[in-house]
Amino acid sequence: MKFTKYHGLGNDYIVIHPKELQKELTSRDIIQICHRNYGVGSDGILLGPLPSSTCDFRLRIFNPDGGEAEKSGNGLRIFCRYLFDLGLVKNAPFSVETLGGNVQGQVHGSGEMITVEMGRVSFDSAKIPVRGEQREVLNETMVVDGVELTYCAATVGNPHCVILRDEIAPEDAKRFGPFIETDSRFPNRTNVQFMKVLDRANIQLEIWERGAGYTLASGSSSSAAASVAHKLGLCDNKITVHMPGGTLQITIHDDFMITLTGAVTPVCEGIIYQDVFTQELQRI
Ligand SMILES: N[C@@H](CCC[C@H](N)C(=O)O)C(=O)O
Repeated sequence: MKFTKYHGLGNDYIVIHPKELQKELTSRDIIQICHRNYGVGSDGILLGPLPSSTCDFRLRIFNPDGGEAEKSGNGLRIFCRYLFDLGLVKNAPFSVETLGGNVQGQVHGSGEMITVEMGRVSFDSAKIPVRGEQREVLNETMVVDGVELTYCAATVGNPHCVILRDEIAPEDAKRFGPFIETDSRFPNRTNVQFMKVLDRANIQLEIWERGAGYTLASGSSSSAAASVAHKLGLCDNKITVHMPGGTLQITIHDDFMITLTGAVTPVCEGIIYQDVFTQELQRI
């Protein structure tokens, strides 16, 4: 099976063209391909371009745990670059259908920078979803591993839980992320961001991704966290998001419509051998 690999700020994805598949990818196949020792290794798989009745293209996004994600900011930016590299799009905007809604992508210049109109961020508990009475989930508290944390929740098609702190480190995401991801408040589980507000135009994030674990960057996380910072009145509407893997530019428009811009880098292409799928299932 042929694949192409890209990364967006160290958030790496394997792109598989549907024509490469003789049968549906199973969760087991996805776990094996994404495994960093027993497979190719990646933060997820992008399956497309698939036919769409509402958009120019359709994309399916899979997490390394074998689950399917509704949306991915870096995944979408990488998919835009993949379409550009295949010659299927040029510099004009085009539309992509995802499980988390339709988005618009645009490739700039010769492909180094990609913009995605991510759709609208909502803080509504019913949409995210977060259990309990319907409300905007802002500045609530939870006790995790013995520590009280203040959080806001948001959706940009996929669920996010943003924790505001004066100082953040990778250890915060790695220690608290697994507990928050699977907390019973979040029936669909959640992505988790630890956010430090640097000034009115800059935030810093450490990220624990649902179904993937600690990652160096995330586009939907950046969209959600920047929206929380703006909603709380801590930042203006143009925000640079600093992550261990690099920076993304977020613009928050009226009604919390989000534009996301950043770099994508092609890594390699190759062939996945059948042996990857027939070996014992790797869960470590
Ligand atoms: N890396 C992504 C997010 C991928 C999906 C996420 N793990 C989920 O399950 O929602 C991004 O850049 O947004």
